[in-house]
Amino acid sequence: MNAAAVHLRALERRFGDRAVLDSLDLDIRRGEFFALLGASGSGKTTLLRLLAGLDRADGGTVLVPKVRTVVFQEPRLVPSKRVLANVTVGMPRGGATRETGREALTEVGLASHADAWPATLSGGEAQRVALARALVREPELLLLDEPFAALDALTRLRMQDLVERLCRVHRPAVLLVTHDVDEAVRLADRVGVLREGRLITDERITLDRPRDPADPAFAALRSRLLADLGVHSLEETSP
Ligand SMILES: Nc1ncnc2c1ncn2[C@@H]1O[C@H](COP(=O)(O)OP(=O)(O)OP(=O)(O)O)[C@@H](O)[C@H]1O
Repeated sequence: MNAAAVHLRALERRFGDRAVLDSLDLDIRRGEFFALLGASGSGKTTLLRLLAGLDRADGGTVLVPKVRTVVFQEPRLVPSKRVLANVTVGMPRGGATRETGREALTEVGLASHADAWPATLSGGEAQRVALARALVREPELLLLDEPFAALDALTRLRMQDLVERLCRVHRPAVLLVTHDVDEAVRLADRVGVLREGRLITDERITLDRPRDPADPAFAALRSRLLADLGVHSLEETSP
């Protein structure tokens, strides 16, 4: 495979008369973290579903790696399986798989919860199990569909740090769908804004890590992205 993990050309997805994705082009390189912003209904989840293989395009080229996993907004654990079995669900049974599953749980800080039932976990813990389940397969493409949106503010920040750290270890290509501009700027190597079926912004983020929302360069990028989303800050709109 060449350096692109995701290669989309002239991608089309229509629902009825409406082209939700309209001649969309996008490449995501191996190991690159791409955050996708866009107003509600702009087609972010539609694009993610196409990359996951959960939906079909109406036209264009879609090239994605075979090993790709998804973390959704809700953890989607199997209630009748213990935590470790949830992490390794669908993988060949045996000691080696259990061992890799335990390693993944250690990475997300939940080694001691291997034998717990999903119902006993907090929302943040359950989402960390979902992350372990996604990473244990060593995906070339990790698809994140607003994975932090249902978490409280503190848990969300911790989870963002965890995802940032683990992505640097595992180096999948990442597509993060989010509404949260600060989250996109904190985490991503590149950020795009989807509007009317196309990427109206596609920008590399060159800020040093860890990124500080109080940094003027962070704030400037935030303002530009908000403007692309149709939101103007008070400073810019006041007379
Ligand atoms: N299966 C479907 N049938 C008909 N219309 C659909 C279908 N899936 C999505 N749509 C429409 O496509 C548009 C884009 O939806 P999508 O869920 O991709 O948006 P989104 O950017 O992820 O929105 P949000 O941020 O609110 O989750 C919406 O207008 C939605 O109603």
